[in-house]
Amino acid sequence: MAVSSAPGKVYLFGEHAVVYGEPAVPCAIERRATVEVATRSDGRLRVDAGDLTLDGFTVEYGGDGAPDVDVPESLVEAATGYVDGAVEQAREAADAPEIGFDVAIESAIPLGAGLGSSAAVAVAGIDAATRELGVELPPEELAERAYRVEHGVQDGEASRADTFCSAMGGAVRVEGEDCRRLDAPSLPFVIGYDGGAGDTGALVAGVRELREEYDFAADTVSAIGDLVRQGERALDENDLDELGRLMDMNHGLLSALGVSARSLDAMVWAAREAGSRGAKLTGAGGGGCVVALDETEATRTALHYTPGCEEAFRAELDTDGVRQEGG
Ligand SMILES: Nc1ncnc2c1ncn2[C@@H]1O[C@H](COP(=O)(O)OP(=O)(O)OP(=O)(O)O)[C@@H](O)[C@H]1O
Ligand SMILES: C[C@@](O)(CCO)CC(=O)[O-]
Ligand SMILES: [Mg+2]
Repeated sequence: MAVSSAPGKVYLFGEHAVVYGEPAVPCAIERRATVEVATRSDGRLRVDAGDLTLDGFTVEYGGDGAPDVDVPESLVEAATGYVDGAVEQAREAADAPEIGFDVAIESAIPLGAGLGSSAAVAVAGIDAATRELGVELPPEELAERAYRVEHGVQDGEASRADTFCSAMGGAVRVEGEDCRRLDAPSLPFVIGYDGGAGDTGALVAGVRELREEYDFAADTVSAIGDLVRQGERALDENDLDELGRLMDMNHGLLSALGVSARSLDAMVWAAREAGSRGAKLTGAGGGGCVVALDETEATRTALHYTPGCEEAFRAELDTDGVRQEGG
């Protein structure tokens, strides 16, 4: 048996635009997905994922075909795509195409909420499954393989940002294939969560359509890239006021691209009115989480009383990426 964990993330800047080659700066946070893997000789895959929206289910499939669960197959496929992809990558990396696995996932990262649960599950899953097969992959290769998983599930449109950040930990900068760690200070992140989720694939597809239809939507994507470059300078100087201002603008540009939601806007405004340096949605959007910068308790308290905000919490930068758990 092998157990690995990997962190979720917030985007300081640059989600969505990063899919089109602009830079982005995601930061790993101390909320992890933990994946436990054991091989089985019958070639089947058994996934125990209590957090999935199918209200906690166990599904066993492979070899002879259909999953033996009592829900529509399409739902199961959508929910298990990242785990399937991770298992496929591990089989390939270890040159063990026929091997079966028991997989159990426990995660403190809400699903589909912009905190990178999919990347964390893919990275930790590939690490645990390859180690179980006696193969130790460097974090850069885990990131690349997990990226292929996201790319597959998100219909060929994904960046390396979430997976690189989850594998390496800390703050990172991703621009196309150029992925590197940043020497960033720990920032006072406060997260507001509306209890909901967005469909990453559909939201990414929506931005692509806008970009194709309107030149000014393509310009908006480039403007996010300019904003990120400006943000990197603010990060170098540890200028929290400037970082906050740029986060506010980043949220506006994401809103223009149609990926915000009423609940996200409400939480962003609550954070701003409480005196945070700035606030924006994080990740794919459509519902889920906002991230604000505030070293005081004011934003968390204000979010706590904001209708539509289910949970507000502080998130510490996690300097650890993927890691082995247990003995
Ligand atoms: N605890 C878990 N157990 C099993 N699968 C999970 C778990 N957490 C996430 N996943 C997989 O990841 C999917 C959610 O990924 P999605 O990319 O839509 O959202 P996210 O990664 O949480 O947010 P974002 O990509 O915006 O940061 C789930 O549908 C499921 O397939
Ligand atoms: C929306 C997006 O930019 C981030 C999702 O967390 C998609 C991606 O980078 O693959
Ligand atoms: Mg994701």
